[in-house]
Amino acid sequence: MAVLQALKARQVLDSRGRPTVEVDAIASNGAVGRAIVPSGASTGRHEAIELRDSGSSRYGGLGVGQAVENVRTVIAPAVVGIELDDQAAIDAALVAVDGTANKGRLGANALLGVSLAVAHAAAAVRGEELFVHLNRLWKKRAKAEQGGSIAVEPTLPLPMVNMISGGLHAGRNLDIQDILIIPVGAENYSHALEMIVAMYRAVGGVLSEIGAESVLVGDEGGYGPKLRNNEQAFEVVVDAMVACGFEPGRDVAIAVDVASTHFFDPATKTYRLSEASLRAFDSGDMVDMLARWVGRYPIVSIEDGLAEDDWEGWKTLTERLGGAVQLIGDDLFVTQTARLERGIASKTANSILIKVNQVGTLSETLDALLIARRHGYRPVVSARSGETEDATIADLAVGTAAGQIKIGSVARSERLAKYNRLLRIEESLGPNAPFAGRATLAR
Ligand SMILES: C=C(OP(=O)(O)O)C(=O)O
Ligand SMILES: [Mg+2]
Repeated sequence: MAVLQALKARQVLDSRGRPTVEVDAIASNGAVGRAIVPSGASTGRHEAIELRDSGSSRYGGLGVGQAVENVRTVIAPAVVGIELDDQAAIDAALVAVDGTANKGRLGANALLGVSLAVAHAAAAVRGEELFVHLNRLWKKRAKAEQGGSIAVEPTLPLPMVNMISGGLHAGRNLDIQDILIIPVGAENYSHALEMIVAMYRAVGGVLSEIGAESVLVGDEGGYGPKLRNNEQAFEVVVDAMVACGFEPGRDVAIAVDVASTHFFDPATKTYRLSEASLRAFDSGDMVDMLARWVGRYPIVSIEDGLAEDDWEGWKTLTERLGGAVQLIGDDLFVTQTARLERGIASKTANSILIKVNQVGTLSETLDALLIARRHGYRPVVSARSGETEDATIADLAVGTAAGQIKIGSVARSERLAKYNRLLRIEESLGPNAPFAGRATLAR
């Protein structure tokens, strides 16, 4: 097998027009793998540290930022010469050369760019699709599990898709960050995508009927309308289902990313919602509100219903709703095994959002996926609000048979790069391409 011969790093722009890191990994046989690192806006406090540059050029735009410099001068000498197929050895060297618990010395973005570019290069050396290579890495780990209980064959994920945006992604027009749909009735991935496109148009239609249509599109491509309150957003989405001829709950269900860390006030331990009557909710009030929403609307999944360090509140939430609803920890778990293990031990949440740049290497991402699967926590592979044309997460979701993916809406090209990549993967897997479908949500 080829070894890693050289790394190139540069700044390119993300979907918010900010510089991010792109890395090329060059193999000893000349093959090249490339990855671009995404970036969040509603980041969790416990995420690995990103060394983000505002840009080192005259206009504050592109240049050689700290992360790029670190790839060139510190990281490259530590990993060049290692077998490209040995992702674990490369990632261990990355973790070691950084030497900190939160990757703050060299930057999780610098490390991740290298880690993912290496996976791309290894696939290129073999002449394989990336998802096939990632599936080999996944199988190596998952097959060691007792009884072969973990899904190992490449499987297209069920998408969870942003329709209406609020929170930090759309000028705080709503408290909730995302109202999403899951096309649970889809027969296969391309059918799911058709349903999503129909729903996106229909939500736009309902918004214009009620005079709330907005030219503003949130960072992940959801509509960003001014609405009366959070509940009106659910009503708009349910009306759109009906307009499409979908049965709410049976064909299309609702998911929510409350992203509540971002309206939690740690000093008073209260959730500061914008509606005057709801201000200063404690955890119990939040759980009551979420339970009420679940009772009224076809909600099957709630992400970050409570804040990143409100473990007590999360426990109550899980006891109340965990039997019926997928409860995803994003800011809570930040794709880190230590926090996930704490959640598993205390029966907190039942699902984990998987964001590669929250942890900083591919191997640690696979660790989080494996621990989640071992304990019945459903993984949802996710993009960030700052994205690029890089579609690695599409291959990751398929290669690890994760079951679900969250990318954003179908109205922005950095999102479509992933949806379209999944269409090509579906084609390459043939007419009966395995698709996670509704079963991935079964409780
Ligand atoms: C994708 C998300 O947003 P960000 O990338 O801003 O953290 C999220 O909160 O799930
Ligand atoms: Mg989130």
